[in-house]
Amino acid sequence: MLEIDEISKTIGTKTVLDRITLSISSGASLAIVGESGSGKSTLARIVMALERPTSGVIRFNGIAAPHKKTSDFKDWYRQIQFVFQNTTASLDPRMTIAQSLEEPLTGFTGMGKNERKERIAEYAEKVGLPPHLLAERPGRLSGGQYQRACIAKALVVKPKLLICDEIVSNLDLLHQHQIIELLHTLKIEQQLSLLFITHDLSLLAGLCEEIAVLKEGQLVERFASSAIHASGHHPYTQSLLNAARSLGRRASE
Ligand SMILES: Nc1ncnc2c1ncn2[C@@H]1O[C@H](COP(=O)(O)OP(=O)(O)OP(=O)(O)O)[C@@H](O)[C@H]1O
Repeated sequence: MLEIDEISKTIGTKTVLDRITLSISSGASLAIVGESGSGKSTLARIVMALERPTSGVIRFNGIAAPHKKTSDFKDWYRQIQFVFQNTTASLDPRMTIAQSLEEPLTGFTGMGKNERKERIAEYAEKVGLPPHLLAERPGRLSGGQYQRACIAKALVVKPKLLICDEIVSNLDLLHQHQIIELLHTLKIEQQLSLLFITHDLSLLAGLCEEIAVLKEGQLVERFASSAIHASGHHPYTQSLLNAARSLGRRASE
């Protein structure tokens, strides 16, 4: 479904991504893991067609990512949606949550007013956002509720692929767990594919079938998540696994 084909990105003299090749088949999910600065967000922006690669091609169901200025970027965004880290910049502070959720429906679909209203209520419920919050502005929401609203905004247009870039990094452990559980449920219910980006390997249990590890713009290794505890990983992957284990230990103490 998604092909990331030999993607490179150079910014100034720095090679931020170096010939990355990855793929996700329909209904499957891939995690991209790496330390800060390894190029994860740059790759996500390229997949979302928000940024052009220096070389290489992104294809979705065989169609190459559009240039942002062409009209077919609307089709791209109907199929590929994204949620970013909770920076409180994802939702317009002047709009109510309902208005924010309506925006992609107005922009990317030909749905009428009533149909849009129904779809908004349906997705607020799916993500566990109490209906009365739809009339509120984002400033009134807790961190967890804010991320639920962002997920609802991404999913109202029923995309096939959801890109999540560090979406639980700013949440406490309980809310991290709840959002991961929610993604897991939505993934099964909506037959949604996920591209889940994180620096924290401990978040991935059961969520993604495969894990790709990036280090300084290079793909270090890719493995089935069922092999996460196997021996023989690349030393960099092993150091990320050790960090995740010691974080897990501290959280359970
Ligand atoms: N617009 C830009 N100008 C200059 N350097 C950039 C730009 N965008 C990204 N970089 C550099 O590219 C590298 C990869 O950045 P990127 O944000 O993709 O990494 P990341 O793995 O997502 O990190 P983080 O987890 O901190 O977001 C970093 O060294 C960053 O400084």
